[in-house]
Amino acid sequence: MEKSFDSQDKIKDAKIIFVVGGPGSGKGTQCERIVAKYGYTHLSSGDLLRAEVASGSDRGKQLQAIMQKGELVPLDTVLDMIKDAMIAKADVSKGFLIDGYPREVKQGEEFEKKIGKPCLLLYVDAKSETMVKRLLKRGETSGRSDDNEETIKKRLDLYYKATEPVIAFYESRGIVKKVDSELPVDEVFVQVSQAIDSLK
Ligand SMILES: Nc1ccn([C@@H]2O[C@H](COP(=O)(O)OP(=O)(O)OP(=O)(O)O)[C@@H](O)[C@H]2O)c(=O)n1
Ligand SMILES: Nc1nc2c(ncn2[C@@H]2O[C@H](COP(=O)(O)OP(=O)(O)O)[C@@H](O)[C@H]2O)c(=O)[nH]1
Ligand SMILES: [Mg+2]
Repeated sequence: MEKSFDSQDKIKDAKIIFVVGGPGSGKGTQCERIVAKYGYTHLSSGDLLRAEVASGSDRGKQLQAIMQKGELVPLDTVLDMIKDAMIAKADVSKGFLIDGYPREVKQGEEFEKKIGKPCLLLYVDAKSETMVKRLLKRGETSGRSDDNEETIKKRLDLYYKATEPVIAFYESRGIVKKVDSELPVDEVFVQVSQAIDSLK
């Protein structure tokens, strides 16, 4: 008990950035650039889940079935994974990029209760046709079982239904910065850099 309080303490004051956008909008691509320029720690909730699937564990098998359908895995599962990953990096991290989370308002609320408040929500915006095109292209090489036409459609629907309200929720708090991910990667990153530089 004592120990878990200690480790939680380590991330209490961490700089936290939520990176939110539709599937294939370019979140991972921009996060890679941010890591290179600012040295933040990138935690993709999807990557953490895929690592669990790759481990072949029973839990991984359950996750795989959910992700294959484009549905959301139980909130606590993802949140615990993110929290453990943050604690593991707390001593060396200048800040955390939480990519692909929160997927719904409730996930944001739980994150704040258990971990802390974000100082910025980076909203990576692209048109749905653009996202579909990018995901189909990525699917040619990604090996991701959810990068297929049917699952992409479900992921997009769920994004508009569950995740867009997350953006509105944080708009009201004044911490949303939207970047236009229709532009070439370098130009998107100029906007991303401005958003990060404006943090104190
Ligand atoms: N917080 C999260 C993150 C991911 N997932 C599950 O993991 C899948 C893949 O997530 P992710 O890698 O974040 O996918 P996308 O946002 O669609 O795009 P990406 O690489 O493509 O970021 C989701 O469809 C969902 O089933 C989830 O349930 N909850
Ligand atoms: N043209 C263009 N392609 C991009 C851009 N950002 C990402 N992509 C491509 O779109 C696909 C999805 O990007 P990714 O970063 O994985 O998106 P995520 O699903 O939001 O994490 C990848 O194949 C990228 O190479 C961009 O700004 N412009
Ligand atoms: Mg990604």
